[in-house]
Amino acid sequence: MRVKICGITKLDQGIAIARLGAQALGFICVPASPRYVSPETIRFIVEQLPENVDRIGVFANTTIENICQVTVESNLSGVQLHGDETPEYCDRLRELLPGIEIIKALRVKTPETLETAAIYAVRVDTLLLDAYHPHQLGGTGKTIDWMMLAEFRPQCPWLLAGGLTPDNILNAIDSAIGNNFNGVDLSSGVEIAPGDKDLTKVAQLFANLSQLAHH
Ligand SMILES: O=C(O)c1ccccc1N[C@@H]1O[C@H](COP(=O)(O)O)[C@@H](O)[C@H]1O
Repeated sequence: MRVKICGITKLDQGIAIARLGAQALGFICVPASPRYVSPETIRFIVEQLPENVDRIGVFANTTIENICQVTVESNLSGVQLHGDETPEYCDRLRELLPGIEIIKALRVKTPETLETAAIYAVRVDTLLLDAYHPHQLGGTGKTIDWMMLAEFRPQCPWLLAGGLTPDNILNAIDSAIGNNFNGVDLSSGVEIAPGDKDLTKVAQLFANLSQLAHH
């Protein structure tokens, strides 16, 4: 199971979370977010991470030029599109960033949102499902109604996000397991404050996930 921990802002926390078992770390490149980190800070952190850890920049409704520039400057291995990016936008990014993982986040408001997944699934590497919030794009701590996911079978790997915590992770995964379910993404559920990760909660998360292997 792929585990991505998002909203990393501090080097020591990034290294500790990678050691605890995260395969991917996320860096918020959305200036309005309290978890925003500059390309210089991201680069400083990623240069000191183990090479096998994915380094994902999270963007929302920005220009393709900005994403390309930050990807190079920060040495990212992937980009997460968390806004209203169109399928054509994803195609263009794919052309300009060969070899970089493209993750399209869908903020799930109703079951109809899940129908749009098919359009993106053939254009991006990974889909990510997050909860819809009327005023915030992400990091909201809101959960998706997991019952909606029973029939979700996209053509590409997908990650579950939105309000996941060490306490609800096993129930969430239970609802999500199906075709191409690839892992989970957590941010505010393992934090002391926005951008300040709680290593005790991250350790608890991995302890709880280890129970999956025993079933
Ligand atoms: O975390 C943010 O501040 C953020 C800002 C803008 C877009 C996305 C953001 N975070 C992403 O939101 C999801 C879910 O977060 P949570 O677990 O509910 O707190 C996650 O993928 C973050 O990458």
